[in-house]
Amino acid sequence: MGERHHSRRGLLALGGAALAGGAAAGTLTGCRSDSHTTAAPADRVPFYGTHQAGIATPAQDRLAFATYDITATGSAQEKRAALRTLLRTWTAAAAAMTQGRTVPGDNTDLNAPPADTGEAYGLPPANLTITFGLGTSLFDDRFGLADRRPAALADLPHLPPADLDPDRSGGDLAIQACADDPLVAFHAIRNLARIGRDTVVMRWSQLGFGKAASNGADQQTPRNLMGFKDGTRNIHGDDTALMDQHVWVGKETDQTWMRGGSYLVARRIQMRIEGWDRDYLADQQNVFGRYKYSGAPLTGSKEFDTPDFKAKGADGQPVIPAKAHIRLAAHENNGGIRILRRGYSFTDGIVAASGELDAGLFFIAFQKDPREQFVALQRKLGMNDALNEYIQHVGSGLFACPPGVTAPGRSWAEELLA
Ligand SMILES: C=CC1=C(C)c2cc3[nH]c(cc4nc(cc5[nH]c(cc1n2)c(C)c5CCC(=O)O)C(CCC(=O)O)=C4C)c(C)c3C=C
Ligand SMILES: [Fe+2]
Repeated sequence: MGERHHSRRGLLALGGAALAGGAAAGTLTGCRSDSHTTAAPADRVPFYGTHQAGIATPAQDRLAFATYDITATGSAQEKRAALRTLLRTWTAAAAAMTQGRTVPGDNTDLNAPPADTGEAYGLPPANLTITFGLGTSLFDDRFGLADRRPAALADLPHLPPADLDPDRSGGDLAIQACADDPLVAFHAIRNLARIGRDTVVMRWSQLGFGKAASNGADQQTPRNLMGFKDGTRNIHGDDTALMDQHVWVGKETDQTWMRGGSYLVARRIQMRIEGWDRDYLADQQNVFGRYKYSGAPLTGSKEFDTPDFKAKGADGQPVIPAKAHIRLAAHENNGGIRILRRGYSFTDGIVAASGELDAGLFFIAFQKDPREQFVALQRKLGMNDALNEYIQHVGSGLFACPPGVTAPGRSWAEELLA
């Protein structure tokens, strides 16, 4: 990792002299070591580990998600070398940013651009996590990686009712940056694009606010834009048994470089919010199979009561309707299929064609095999879910997130590109 980078707070403390180029490197180094005096600060998520952060770690409030296409030219070998160099640089920069440091390579040369774009100077790490993934398109002929493609990284099939926008779908690489400060999250995807400007271009991006699923027992269940608690029966990141069973890729993989990793499915799901807001309460509750205010299943009274899918009402009909979202999605009714949901609400102005709000759920799910998990679930939801009347999938991505980086000097997807 580069020697010359320092804490964002430290940089601010240096004042104009340092920024004007008057400060000696020694002063900068002092700031950097200051930022390491505390062992495990509350606002910092460790970068190094067997799994990438941003999957099992507690969901933060904000998301900046981006995908990138590789523009490098030359032979497959040259392009692979360019990708290797990019990932080395990206990994070092991500490690620094997640710990509240500036992008490595600070410079005080008035005739060159600063290494870090600067909008996060003075801000704390805000629990930033940067999670990296490789798209299906990376395994075409361009890089000579076709035979390293895991079977689980199969292109997602058409899953009605979807109307996918190619400008909001796919990408060779993906970055999920989550933080408790929107500027810190955005700063990450922007600076990675900037660092990689000779090798990649950003393909599309999505900002998210308000996590739309809790993934930990200590988190209060958040609400999605339809006003319902979301994540009540999600996998908890600290439940190692469930994580190993459903989320982390294990020995079963045909590609050892993915062991300890996970597959990220992203779906930009637009909500027909105006129509939803006109729907009456009983119908809204029947769509999900849960009470709106308490979050309890329609067969219970408290949020965490286990839904009783067999219960029938006085009219002989199931209390949780046949087309209710939770009946169709629950693992009890799907041969045990589970996923880790880690999505965010989004809003991006108005849909020009309808004049309605362009808002919804940027659905993100992690799993060990999307063919058997997301695809199987979505096929079923797509056919019968009462929620379909109010939603439309408009963007999509599938990314293989390799295992974590275990030590400084190592990089993302090192085994794949070795
Ligand atoms: C293919 C997987 C899923 C998609 C796509 C999806 C979209 C979606 N979900 C909500 C809101 C809620 N989902 C809830 C539960 C739930 N959803 C899925 C899967 C997908 N959802 C699962 C596996 C589950 C858990 C089911 C269970 O075990 O009971 C809930 C209920 C609360 C909870 O447990 O999280 C809500 C609310 C929206 C709004 C949406 C698309 C816009
Ligand atoms: Fe759901």
